[in-house]
Amino acid sequence: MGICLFPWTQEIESQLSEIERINQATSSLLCSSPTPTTSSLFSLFASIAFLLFFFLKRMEASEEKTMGNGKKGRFKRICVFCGSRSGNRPSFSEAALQLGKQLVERKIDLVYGGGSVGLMGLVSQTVFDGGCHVLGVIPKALLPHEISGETIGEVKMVADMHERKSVMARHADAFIALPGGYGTMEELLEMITWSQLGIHEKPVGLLNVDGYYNSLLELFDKGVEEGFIEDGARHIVVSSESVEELFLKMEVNEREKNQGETSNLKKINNP
Ligand SMILES: CC(C)=CCNc1ncnc2c1ncn2[C@@H]1O[C@H](COP(=O)(O)O)[C@@H](O)[C@H]1O
Repeated sequence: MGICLFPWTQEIESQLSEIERINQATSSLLCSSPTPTTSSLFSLFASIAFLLFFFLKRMEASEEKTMGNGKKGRFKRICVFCGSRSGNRPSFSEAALQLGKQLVERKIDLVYGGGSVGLMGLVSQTVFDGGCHVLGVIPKALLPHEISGETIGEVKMVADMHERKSVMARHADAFIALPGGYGTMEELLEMITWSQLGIHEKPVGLLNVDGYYNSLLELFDKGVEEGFIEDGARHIVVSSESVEELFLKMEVNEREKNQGETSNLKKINNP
């Protein structure tokens, strides 16, 4: 592993001179203190506190994965659910390509349902061509070429649709659904339900291309209104019409969760 020492050395040097400045300031402030011991003890504590603050900040920064292009992301591998067809609007395919490119830009690997049909093929090919890892999880019954097309990247064959979903969920640290049919909706809803039940705490994002999912989101609101969905649980899924904004929303959610804010899930489980 290569370590670049130069920027660190410079940074540490500047922190040390800052500590020295604090030492001098605290010593002069306390020169009228009862004993010199109190003054030096105070300055020692100030230095330790400063150092501690500096290292905590450093740890927080390194926790975020910094991309070559300066973008920061918290996700290493995202599971994408999307149509095995391309849909009627060109915007659906454009969104699938955009999502693939965004994953590559952010150096995020892909987990998906395997195969190259429809939007699934567009996302997976883009991510694969961009040099990120692609894991396709496909049930034995869907493996034949005439059903799912070419397989892309690493392929994991599973017994059935149930195993596929749990394998996909296990291998990803977030989920994004693009427009799709029953299969996509079922996968999306299952991940939302698993989050609600505390089976996972991974973010679930919905790419609402051209408002495709407006009526589904309205149905979720209706579920809250009619008392079938908890208010907090309504926010398990975050949605946006743009890929960039969706990533931002999911990252903010994740950061808040990691910073110890009570997640919606915890609010539901421990009201
Ligand atoms: C029999 C048939 C239509 C096969 C199409 N070929 C498929 N190959 C791989 N995964 C699929 C296929 N159809 C559905 N899926 C799964 O269901 C989702 C897409 O279903 P849909 O097109 O939205 O509803 C995908 O995320 C994928 O996990």
